[in-house]
Amino acid sequence: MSSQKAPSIAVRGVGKSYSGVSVLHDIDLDIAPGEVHGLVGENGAGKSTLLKILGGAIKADAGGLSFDGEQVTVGSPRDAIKHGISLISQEGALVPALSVLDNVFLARWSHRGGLVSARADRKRLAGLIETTGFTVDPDARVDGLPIGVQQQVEILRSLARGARVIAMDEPTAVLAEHEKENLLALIRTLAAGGTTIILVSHFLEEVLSVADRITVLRDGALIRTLTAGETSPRELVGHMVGREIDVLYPDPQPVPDGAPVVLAARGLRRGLVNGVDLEVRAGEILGIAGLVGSGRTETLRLLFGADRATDGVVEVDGVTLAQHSPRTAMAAGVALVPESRKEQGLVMQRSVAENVALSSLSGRRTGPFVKRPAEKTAVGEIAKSVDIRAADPEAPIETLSGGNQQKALFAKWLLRKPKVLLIDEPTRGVDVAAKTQIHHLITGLAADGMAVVCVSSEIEELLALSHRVLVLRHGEPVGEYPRGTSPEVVIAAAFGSHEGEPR
Ligand SMILES: Nc1ncnc2c1ncn2[C@@H]1O[C@H](COP(=O)(O)OP(=O)(O)OP(=O)(O)O)[C@@H](O)[C@H]1O
Repeated sequence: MSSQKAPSIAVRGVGKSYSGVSVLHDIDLDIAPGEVHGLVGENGAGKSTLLKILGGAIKADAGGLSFDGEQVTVGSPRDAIKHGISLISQEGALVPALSVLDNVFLARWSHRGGLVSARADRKRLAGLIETTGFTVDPDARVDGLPIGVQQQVEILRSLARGARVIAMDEPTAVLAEHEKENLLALIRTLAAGGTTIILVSHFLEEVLSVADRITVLRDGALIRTLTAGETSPRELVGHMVGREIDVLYPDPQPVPDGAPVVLAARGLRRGLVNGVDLEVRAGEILGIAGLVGSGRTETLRLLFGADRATDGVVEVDGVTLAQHSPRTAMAAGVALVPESRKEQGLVMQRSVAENVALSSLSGRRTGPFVKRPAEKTAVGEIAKSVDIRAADPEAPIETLSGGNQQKALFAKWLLRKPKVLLIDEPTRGVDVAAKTQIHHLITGLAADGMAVVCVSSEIEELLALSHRVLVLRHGEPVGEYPRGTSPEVVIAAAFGSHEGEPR
């Protein structure tokens, strides 16, 4: 699909520091034309930094790049485009108020004009949409599109620019199961057509299935490059953390007999959500599964009062939450860890400590956030329990790696010691080792008596973590499954093709 053949890439001695702290050092890496090259490592290992250097989003302090043996300077995204490199970052790089069509051909406006080219662009986009199999409306405004579709727009833009090297930073983290498969198939097609793909992902099975070779980074250093067919998740994890670790999920403790119902919802309705009933007891973890658009996040928002239900009630300890809003929910001991760390959870310009402390303080308080020593200790303990790794704890949270931002979001709500914890996608963007830590944390909180409701697109994770999994389809509960149910049964229920009898 690319107009020119991809170059062979040689990265030599690349390094990067922030305020004197080295986050990437002396990276030597060769990538062959048309190769799918996986990049794995723990949160903060330097994967995004390396991709951003390749994509011209940041400048390396040391070393250089050559393409087909010739040194190239990629000092800006413009340089990268010129050399046929396209970066699809975690942050996204679309203009929200513009249409899909305008975003895809953004950089071309200065070179072309008039109706003829507009028509040609439209035709070209239709062709690309057909080849990729995406379902995107060219005239839709980008800010109204789900994040997975926005990513498709970025891929379309890369292809429209004739990218020969596409670097993708955790592209499947925002996708549902079948969308992931489609994207992996597209990656294979692109590579077969000669495009080089560099893929960062925490899903090791996925990287193993699609990549030719995989490079492991640890603490800013390149540890190994392995052939995908000759390695395993276990070996990769060993290199990632520098030791053999057990990445098995912990089992939740059984819910004690007679444990009281802490959270109940009866007949919840609003928009997509159409009659959700649920009960969660003290010490119990209820998973909510469903496809994108099944009403999972919306149900959590109704439970929290972020949206007010048009019908139905939410009860905590048997008492109906009147005037249900986040304020009344929090007063009753309910906390929500939202899906989007940027839009709903974190103040990006503030430090980890300030962000973690923020939730425990009244909204009216101004000035420095972390004052009381007891609070400082609590913040420190929680940040440690979820293993937030920041080079400088006082630095703004936007300078943390994506996975560490996710952990900070989680920590923020734990300081409130809620009675009911609602969690949306708790391990998105989190590395395998940190994922088990978060699982231990959640099962530990439940063992201490918290009632937990957890939404996750990863069915296996949900089945491992929860006592029961409630499946939603088109906003309605369609079944409830105990631990030990096979993921296929739950997926079939989510799709509406029942294979197993729900309990
Ligand atoms: N602008 C910045 N200022 C200071 N430090 C930064 C900045 N950007 C990144 N870092 C630090 O560089 C290190 C590497 O971050 P990077 O985002 O490359 O990690 P990653 O491997 O992609 O992690 P993740 O899996 O969590 O996305 C981290 O310690 C991060 O805090």
